[in-house]
Amino acid sequence: MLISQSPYNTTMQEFELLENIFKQNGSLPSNITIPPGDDMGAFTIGNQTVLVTVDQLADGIHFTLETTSIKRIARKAVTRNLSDVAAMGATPIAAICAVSFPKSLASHHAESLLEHIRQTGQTFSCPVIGGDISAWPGKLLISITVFASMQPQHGSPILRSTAQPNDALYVAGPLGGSIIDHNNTIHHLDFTPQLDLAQHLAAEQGSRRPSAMIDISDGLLRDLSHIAKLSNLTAIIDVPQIPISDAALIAAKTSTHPPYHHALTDGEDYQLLFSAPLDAFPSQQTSYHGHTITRIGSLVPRHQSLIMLNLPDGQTVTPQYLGWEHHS
Ligand SMILES: Nc1ncnc2c1ncn2[C@@H]1O[C@H](COP(=O)(O)OP(=O)(O)OP(=O)(O)O)[C@@H](O)[C@H]1O
Ligand SMILES: Cc1ncc(C[n+]2csc(CCOP(=O)(O)O)c2C)c(N)n1
Ligand SMILES: [Mg+2]
Repeated sequence: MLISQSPYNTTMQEFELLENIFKQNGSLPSNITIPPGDDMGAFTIGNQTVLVTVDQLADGIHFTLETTSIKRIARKAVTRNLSDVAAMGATPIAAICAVSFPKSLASHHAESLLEHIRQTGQTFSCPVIGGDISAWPGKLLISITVFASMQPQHGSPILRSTAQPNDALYVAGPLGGSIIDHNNTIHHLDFTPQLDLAQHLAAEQGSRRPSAMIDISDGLLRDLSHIAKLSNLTAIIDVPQIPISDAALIAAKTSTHPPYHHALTDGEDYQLLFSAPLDAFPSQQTSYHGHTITRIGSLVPRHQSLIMLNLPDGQTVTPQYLGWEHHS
């Protein structure tokens, strides 16, 4: 349930490790314009800004090699990086791809993986320009780095730290059940990164330009907590307004959780979550360049909790379990 403890509270957690890294942000050189903590880092060369992100894809964590086609694995390795590019309102430039193949993997599978990575990059105008290949005793591990930039008409990168008090919160697609196979689609493998939507939003000149944005990889609540914390605000979510995917309804049938729990915490939705003034999208749902933007809550000046949930039964609670967290 939402108010139960995370199962991962006995070992060093991902976010404790990252906090130590973020403490050093203040000592970075002045050409680093986005330090660790956002969906992409950035630096300047002359008057150009270059954004960079890297993501790993590991057998057993992000996919199961035994049950997943090589094509799907290759696609996800690229698209999950492109979701981080979308989160900044940026445009991809090129990718670098490093793969550690299990020694036991047949060479035609290795060849096919590299070819599908190349093709996916091409599909999203993000050509693979280099990489590294090794064979090792471990499981399949893919690491892709993507470079991006802001189109001049899209302004500066959209950060996690710049949401404003009294902004509304919006999400751009249904959430939950990303691991469920529904109508031959498994969302965490087959999603389309929301690059086009992000670029429309970044191009807005008025209140519709997001004040902050993130892509939902670790769960709505976990990723929202980054915006709230970095913007020094408290987020209030109206749970009955959360758009729940069909896959989340299916997931809830075999779990002990209600569908909204899946929508709030499952992760790998790769939908954009952003803040903007209330009048940016004044209806509960707004059709926008082929996407449905749903208003799910608001941000208020910071009080004790980072996130408050208005539950369907009228209770207001502070969630304890926010979503996915790697632990060592
Ligand atoms: N080893 C590291 N050194 C420096 N910064 C790191 C390291 N590992 C992660 N980070 C940074 O910490 C932040 C982690 O935030 P978060 O996990 O939300 O990132 P993300 O890449 O958007 O998410 P995901 O990994 O789920 O795709 C990012 O800014 C990331 O670049
Ligand atoms: C085999 C298998 N087990 C579990 C999951 C679910 N899952 C894996 S990583 C992650 C969060 C994002 O990862 P990261 O923080 O590394 O970006 C989630 C929700 C999956 N897709 N496949
Ligand atoms: Mg991200």
